[in-house]
Amino acid sequence: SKDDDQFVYDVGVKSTPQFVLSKPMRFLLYEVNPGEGFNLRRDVYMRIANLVLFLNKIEPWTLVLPPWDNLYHWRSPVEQSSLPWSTFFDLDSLNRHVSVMEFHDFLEDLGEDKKIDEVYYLQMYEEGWNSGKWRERMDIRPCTQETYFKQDESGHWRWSYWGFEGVYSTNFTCLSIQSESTHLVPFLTKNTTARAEELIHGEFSEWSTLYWTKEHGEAKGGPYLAVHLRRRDFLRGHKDSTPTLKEAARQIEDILNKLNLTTVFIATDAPKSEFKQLKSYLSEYHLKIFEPSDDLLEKYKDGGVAIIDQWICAHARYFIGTSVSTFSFRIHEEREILGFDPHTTFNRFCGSKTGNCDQPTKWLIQYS
Ligand SMILES: C[C@@H]1O[C@H](OP(=O)(O)OP(=O)(O)OC[C@H]2O[C@@H](n3cnc4c(=O)[nH]c(N)nc43)[C@H](O)[C@@H]2O)[C@@H](O)[C@H](O)[C@@H]1O
Repeated sequence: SKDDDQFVYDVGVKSTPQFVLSKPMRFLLYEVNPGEGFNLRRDVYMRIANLVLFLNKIEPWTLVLPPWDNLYHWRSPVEQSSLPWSTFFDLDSLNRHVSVMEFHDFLEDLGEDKKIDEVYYLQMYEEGWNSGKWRERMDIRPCTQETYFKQDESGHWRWSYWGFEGVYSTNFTCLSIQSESTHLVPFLTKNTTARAEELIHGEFSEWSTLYWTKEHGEAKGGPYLAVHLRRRDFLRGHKDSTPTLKEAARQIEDILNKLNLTTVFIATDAPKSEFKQLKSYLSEYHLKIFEPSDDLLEKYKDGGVAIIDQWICAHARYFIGTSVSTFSFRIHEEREILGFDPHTTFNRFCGSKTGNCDQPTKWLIQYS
């Protein structure tokens, strides 16, 4: 609402019930490639949230959160469409970093006319890096791929919008981009309209500022080894770095013996038959998995069950993840925040091929 020269906003989040600004609020909405999983999306969120943090140094922006809608990896029969972020995350906490709001609240504020002013579809340059060298650039270009946005007879650009009907835009543009997200700040603040709600599609590089008080080595963890064993599409996409079940069992046994432990918690997306096979290779040890009851699954959905798996891994004495899996990366992050010795955290399975098995980069918190 407008009050003389000031704009008063109520974003509907408890910790910041209302704030007063001298400029109108702008809104940034984004989406990620449809096949991407939960943790990859959490990574993208962090990048976009940091972009919004930078935008707020110039003018007030709120980040509109894209609903979670039947993700490719969610296989349970429970209903998991158009889920708000509050299903999995504490919005008050998110709101402490940058101002955020759920998409359905944003639509409610828009009223009857569910018009998003501008949509930018981020794409790679058709010609690649050009000269093989990385340089920051962005240009409006013809779309290079199928975008799923369709223009109707009245010129409105429509897309599924996670199952929310009637949303449209009058401007749709493809933007070739090779850039860090900070470089979108001048574009978004100068080249787009004064009161715009943008949709950005894509991924950006990441940076963040963190402040913590815990020290490394404080956390010891429960008397079990935890592993994240990513299977399914990784068996095709990351063949060389994903071990066979037999090889994974060998590596698990090796660490259990080194640590003098007998219990291992397995977080995995493997089908039951593969877990049974793994169990048969490790019959002398206690293998544990988290199996939700029907009620728990209904309540927390596949996303929440995955978070429980991650949380159990985060509290183990020692952790081994899967190479390049963002699911494993989030466990690294949790353990680092909890204060584990990095040697117990930044480990991954080696593939079946002998040779190169670099361990994950240690992304350590810098204590001040
Ligand atoms: C190859 C790429 O891999 C990327 O996956 P990656 O980084 O591992 O990690 P995520 O982005 O989380 O996607 C993997 C999804 O698979 C399920 N999943 C994987 N491991 C486990 C587990 O241990 N426990 C439970 N409960 N669920 C698991 C879960 O739904 C998770 O969000 C994808 O985001 C990309 O779309 C693409 O598929």
